[in-house]
Amino acid sequence: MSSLTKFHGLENLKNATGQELEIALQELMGGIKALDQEALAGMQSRVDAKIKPLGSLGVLEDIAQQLAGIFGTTHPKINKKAVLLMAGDHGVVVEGVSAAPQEITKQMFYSYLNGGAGINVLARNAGADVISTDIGIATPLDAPELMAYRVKNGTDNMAKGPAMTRQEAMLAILTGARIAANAIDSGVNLLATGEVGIGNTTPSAALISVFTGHSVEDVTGRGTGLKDDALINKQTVIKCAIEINQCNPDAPIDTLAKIGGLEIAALVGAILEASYQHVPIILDGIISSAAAITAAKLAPLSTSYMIASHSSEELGQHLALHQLGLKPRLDFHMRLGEGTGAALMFPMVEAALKIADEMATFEQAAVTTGDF
Ligand SMILES: O=C(O)c1ccc[n+]([C@@H]2O[C@H](COP(=O)([O-])O)[C@@H](O)[C@H]2O)c1
Ligand SMILES: Cc1cc2nc[nH]c2cc1C
Repeated sequence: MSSLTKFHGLENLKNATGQELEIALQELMGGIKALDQEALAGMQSRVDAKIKPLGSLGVLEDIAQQLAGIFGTTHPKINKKAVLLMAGDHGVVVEGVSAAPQEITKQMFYSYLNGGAGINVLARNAGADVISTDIGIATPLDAPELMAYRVKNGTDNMAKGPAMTRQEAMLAILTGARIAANAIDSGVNLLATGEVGIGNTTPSAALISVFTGHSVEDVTGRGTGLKDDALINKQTVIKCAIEINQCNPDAPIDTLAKIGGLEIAALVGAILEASYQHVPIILDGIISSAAAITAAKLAPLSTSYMIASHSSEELGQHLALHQLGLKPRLDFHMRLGEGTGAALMFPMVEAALKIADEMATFEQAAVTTGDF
């Protein structure tokens, strides 16, 4: 478990030197372990004994096994659920890559705090909290305490140079990890990723293109709703950013710094911390998937802690999930972000454990067993 005073060896993230951040990040990445195979197999035996043909509950059975492997017990329990919603702005919006104006990031952030946004409704529906963090909104918020975790006032324009320095990217990763650790300290043991950030499908597509090797055209979508000409411009901007920054897929922190985003980096950290602390984390749309693919580059074992949710309208998300060995589980044609698709998955994960806990066995129900 993390302690609130010392976090991966650091007393205070904001005052840490670059070298201290590097060491803390190494500790986080290196501390992620493989799943408990014995617990996983034990869960499969439990589920196999239920009154149904073998494997007939499909993905629910996979999720039950995964949770057993993550928690290291054949009887995992979900105590508390939360969506970690990271907010950040993007300098690249000056290139006309989004249909929406930048100020919406801040306006939506207040909506999350007030409880009236899509994610608030869907999280409430699932009995989950929404933990909203300003990791890099461009302009000041009403109260300084709301900006306590802000790393920078939005990224720089990645089409003209690096979006962030390596130090800023590491600070954003570790801040996201800290937020996940705080949630876990408060009893949360099922997390979901969420975000808001006008322009953030652009760095997400850029990261997915570099890390998967798929073309920019294949991974770039319309985001908030770009028309045809603007979509072509967005693709040109992404190609230019990848080229000007000389991105190397084998240098994931540098790549994230150059063509990523603050909220994406914070989600990378949240995924790594969840994995480090043996907590499952549900992924949302293309932005979460870009964070997940970056986390997997940094710590391949973190993929075992991820649960895919919906299939975003942004095709890049499918390609990123495919590279992670994951499949979208819900086909709802959603593209809102915020963690809305991930929140829909909370009840599915809970249902998987209810099967293990509440369904009768062949023996209990006196149902004839056979080769099925
Ligand atoms: O989650 C997704 O797959 C998704 C797809 C399209 C748009 N979004 C949301 O819309 C914003 C980014 O869109 P854009 O066009 O500004 O890059 C950002 O706030 C995201 O939360 C999210
Ligand atoms: C209104 C609006 C809400 C959002 N939520 C996440 N991204 C968003 C983008 C827009 C434009």
